[in-house]
Amino acid sequence: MATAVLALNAGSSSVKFALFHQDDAGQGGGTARRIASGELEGITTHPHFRAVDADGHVLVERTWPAPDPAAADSADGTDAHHGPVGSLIDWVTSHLGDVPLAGVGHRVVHGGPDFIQPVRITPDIVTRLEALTPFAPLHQPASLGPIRALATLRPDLAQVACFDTAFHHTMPAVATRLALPRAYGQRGVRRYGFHGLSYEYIASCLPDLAPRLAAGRTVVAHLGNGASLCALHGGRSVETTMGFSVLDGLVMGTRCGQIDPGVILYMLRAEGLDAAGIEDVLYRHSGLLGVSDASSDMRDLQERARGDAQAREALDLFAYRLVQQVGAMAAVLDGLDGLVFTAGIGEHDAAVRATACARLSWLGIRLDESANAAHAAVISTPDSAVEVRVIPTDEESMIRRHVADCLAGG
Ligand SMILES: Nc1ncnc2c1ncn2[C@@H]1O[C@H](COP(=O)(O)OP(=O)(O)O)[C@@H](O)[C@H]1O
Ligand SMILES: CC(=O)OP(=O)(O)O
Ligand SMILES: [Mg+2]
Repeated sequence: MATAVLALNAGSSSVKFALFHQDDAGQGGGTARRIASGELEGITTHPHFRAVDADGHVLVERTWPAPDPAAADSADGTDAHHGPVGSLIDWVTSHLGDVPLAGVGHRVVHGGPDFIQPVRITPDIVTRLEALTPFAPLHQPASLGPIRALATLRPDLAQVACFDTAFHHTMPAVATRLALPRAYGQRGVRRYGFHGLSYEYIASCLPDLAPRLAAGRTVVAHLGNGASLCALHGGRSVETTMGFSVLDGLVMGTRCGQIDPGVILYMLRAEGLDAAGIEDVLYRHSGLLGVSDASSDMRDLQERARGDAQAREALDLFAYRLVQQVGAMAAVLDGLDGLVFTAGIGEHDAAVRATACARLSWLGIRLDESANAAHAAVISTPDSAVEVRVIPTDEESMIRRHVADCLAGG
């Protein structure tokens, strides 16, 4: 019997979603087709809901007035009955026709040391996920809001948490350690890695698309607003650039990436910033936005870079750190067979890919300029020692598969 699954991918101020119809779902997920997808944006400022069908035709578009900051639950959009999340569920329910909704899957950014695979959500699981909020102070509450709203609205509905950290549980112990006193590690202060649903999706595509990369040493560059790299060996994560938090590694839209912890001590001591102030600088005002002093958006910066030296400096730093850290991943892998670009920048920005590949030619990368400009699936030349690919990521499909597996008892 056909059933539907809703996948929710909550960010700090938006919820992306996809609605699937699936047949014969069981272990392995069966076959599925995406019937609608969209986004609920500006939840805390000016909520805007838009959904399109599989061909990109707009199915619904709606806006709400700015929420009242005094009303705690409506301010984060999770007021179950009246907020935007409630309206998203109403719309999904009305759009289902006769197909029953089998379950809802959520991207949950942090699974801590214990959640190494998707899990059916119960009140006890929600309590355990809440306890991980100090590890991901901006992302974890964003995932928990829709989970709580749905539990109130539709207590009958199966909900499954799918963790961004889980895919990295195959990293060797040495890659998870921080060189801090041992007691910190025992309290969960270690490297986890994120964007795992995206990497798991890409790894699942490789056996069909590129068997040599599936079996070999591949670096995947997930370059979106948040950005990270993952080193895959035989399709399993062995290293990644994000660590304890989503701040580490590459330069991001508004996050700093790798930083000397001495800077944080300086902010505390010399500038008198408190934890909230430092969090604001590192998560919301750094990265491309901080360096350019203009924009966190790659497209916007490419436009500005012609006449704006600060925008160029932000792009240069983004590329510099990208090249530096692909090199670090290749060192961990003892060489490189494949490089895959994905997410907003990775999939669409030929200039970023060209700059990175040119500076990585020492690894044997040869870029096919016209294939790159055309955003082709393979953008390296036939004689390139490293096969370079562009693969669109699909975290929502990965969530759908996990829901099907989980509900089938996997
Ligand atoms: N055609 C494009 N050229 C360059 N950058 C793009 C293009 N399309 C999207 N981007 C960039 O992708 C980034 C957002 O990536 P995305 O994966 O959508 O982010 P999120 O982390 O929110 O899912 C932005 O910096 C945006 O400018
Ligand atoms: C983990 C992370 O950084 O997520 P996003 O890219 O959605 O911000
Ligand atoms: Mg994303």
